[in-house]
Amino acid sequence: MKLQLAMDVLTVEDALELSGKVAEYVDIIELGTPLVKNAGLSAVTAIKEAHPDKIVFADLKTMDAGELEADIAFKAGADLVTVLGVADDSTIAGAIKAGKAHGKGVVVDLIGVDDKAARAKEVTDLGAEFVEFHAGLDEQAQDGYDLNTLLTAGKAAGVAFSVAGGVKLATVADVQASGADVAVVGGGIYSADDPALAAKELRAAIS
Ligand SMILES: O=C([C@H](O)CO)[C@H](O)[C@H](O)COP(=O)(O)O
Repeated sequence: MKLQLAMDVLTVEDALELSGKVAEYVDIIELGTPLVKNAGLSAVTAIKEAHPDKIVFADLKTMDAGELEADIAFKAGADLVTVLGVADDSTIAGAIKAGKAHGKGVVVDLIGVDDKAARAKEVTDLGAEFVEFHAGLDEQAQDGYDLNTLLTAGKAAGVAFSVAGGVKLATVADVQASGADVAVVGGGIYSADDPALAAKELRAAIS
């Protein structure tokens, strides 16, 4: 299982500092949506230049203009971009078309999708690299949030998937046991007292 660092910081400087500490322990470096919105796609270029050996993931959460948004992110250096699963099929197909043109991939984020397993199959058939079973920061803050709901849905979907939703050291082994291809960790790394140690421990907990 791959480990993905989600950088929900706001500046290129902070992203470079964080990724510099953590990169050796992760496979994928994600620029979170707030970072892309705040700093722009030049942040993607800066991270790819700093970490050319890593998969750079731009969490665009595209909802429209799939081909155009994906194209500009791939040109900026992204290896993977996200499109929302609630978007129209044509938006997802457009992003995938751009991905094929650049030799890069599209991840479909299932945040807000009711029947995640069914949509996961549909977008995989469209050509998504993998789907993300995702509970966002706002959903995680609600009473009764349970990561296991995502893990159960991911396991049932029968497609390549990642899991994002407050994954941490205590739960990363459960993510792997669910059959996930990628565990996404944001706050579990960037909010730790020692992000490098947190990432190292997460890496050691999975295979
Ligand atoms: O995608 C995310 C969120 O929508 C804000 O951009 C997070 O990066 C993702 O949820 C992973 O972060 P944690 O939940 O803090 O692990």
